[in-house]
Amino acid sequence: MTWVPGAADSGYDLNHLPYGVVVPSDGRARCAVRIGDFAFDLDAAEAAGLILAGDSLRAPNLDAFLALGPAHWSAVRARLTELLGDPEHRAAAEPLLLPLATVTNLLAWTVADYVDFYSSEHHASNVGQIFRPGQPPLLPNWKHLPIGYHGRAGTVVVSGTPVVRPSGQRAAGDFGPCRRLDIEAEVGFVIGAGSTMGAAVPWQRFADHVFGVVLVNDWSARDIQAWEYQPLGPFLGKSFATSVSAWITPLAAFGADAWTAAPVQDPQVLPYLDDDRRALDLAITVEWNETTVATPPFRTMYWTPAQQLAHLTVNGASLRTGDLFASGTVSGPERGEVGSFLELTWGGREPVMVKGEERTFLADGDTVVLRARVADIELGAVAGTVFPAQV
Ligand SMILES: O=C(O)/C=C/C(=O)CC(=O)CC(=O)O
Ligand SMILES: [Ca+2]
Ligand SMILES: [Mg+2]
Repeated sequence: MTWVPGAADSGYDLNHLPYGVVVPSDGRARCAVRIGDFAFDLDAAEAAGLILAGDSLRAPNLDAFLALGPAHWSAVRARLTELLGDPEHRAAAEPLLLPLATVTNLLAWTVADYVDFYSSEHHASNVGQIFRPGQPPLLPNWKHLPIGYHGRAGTVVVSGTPVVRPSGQRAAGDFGPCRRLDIEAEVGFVIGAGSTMGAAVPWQRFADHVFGVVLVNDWSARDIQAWEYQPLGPFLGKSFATSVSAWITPLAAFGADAWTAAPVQDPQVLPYLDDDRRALDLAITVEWNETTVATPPFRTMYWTPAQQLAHLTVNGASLRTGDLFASGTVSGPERGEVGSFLELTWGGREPVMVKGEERTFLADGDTVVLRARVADIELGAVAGTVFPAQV
C-alpha cells in the first residue's frame, strides 16, 4: 500500500515503480520513478540523502544507474518501496512528487546498440506470405535461431516525438515519400549491466543484465523496405525512427502472475537456446487515431527474450549498458491480434475502418498509441504522430 493519492489500481502502484527522466518547469532533466500520476524526483531524493545510489541518480539520464547492476537496482527499489509505502516517510517524500501534468519526458537512457528480432511465428509467416507469395512462409533457419538485425540506435526516440514520413527509393528509378508507412508493435529489453567481449551470456543470466522493459514502435516504410532488403536485410525502411515508452518497467516489478508458458518449440533447439519457456503475459493494444484495431498477445512469441539474449552474445559479442533489443513484431494467430498494419490489411488489400474511414497504411496526421498490461502493471504507452515528408 502506498500513501501516494490515486496510485492504487492505476497500473502504477507501489509494485511497479518504472524509471524515467522528466523535465519540470525549471527546465532541468532529472531521473524519476512513476507512482500513480506523479513522478518522484530521484535527483532530489538522492540529494536529500533519502536514497543512496552513489550519486548515479543525480544525473540527467539513467545511464549511471543502469550500469550499477542488479544488487544496486534491488537495493534502490527496496528503499523506494519504503519511502513511498510507509506513511512514516510521507512528510519527507511528498514534496518530491511532481504531478505528471507539470513535466515532460525525455528518452530515459542513452541507447547503445539497438537490435530488432523477428520472433513471432505468426508475424514471420504472415509477412512471408505477403512479401514472398508462392514461397514457404518461413525460411529454413527460422525455427533454429532467433533471426534479428542491428538497427539504428541514434534514431530511437521517446514516446510523443513526431515521426516525419521518410522518403526514399520505392522502386527502380522511383524516389519520393513513403506510401506504405506502417507500425510494428514490439516489446523492448534494456540492458543495464554489460558483459565481457569473448564471453557468451547464457539465458540463465537474463536478470543479471536486463534492467527492464519498454514498449517499442518500430516504424516501418514497407515500400522502401520491400525494394532494399534483399539480400542484406532491413536498412532505410526501418532506420528513420523507433519510438519507445518514456517509462522503463524494471524486471523486478513482474510478479509470478505476470509470467506464463511460452510456446513449445519443435524442432528441438541447440543447448544454448534450450530455455525454461517463460513468457511475459503482456496484453498489447494498438490504437490508430483512438480506435483499437488490434490486441497482440506477447505470450505467443516463439523465441523468448532470454533466448534472444543468449543468441545475441553466443559469438562473444559483448553487451553494453544501454543496449536495447526488441522482440520483433508481436502478432498472435488471429487477424485482430497482429502488430502491423501490413498484416492487418493484408498488404493493403483489405482496408480496415478507422473512425468511419477505410484505411490501409498511415496518413500524415495519424496518431498511433501502443499500450500493454499484465496483471496490475501498465507499461508506459508509446505514442507517435506522423508528420509530412520533408523531401
Ligand atoms: O520478412 C520480411 O521480409 C520483413 C520483416 C519485417 O519487416 C519485420 C521486422 O522488422 C522484424 C520484426 O519486427 O519482427
Ligand atoms: Ca521490427
Ligand atoms: Mg525502426
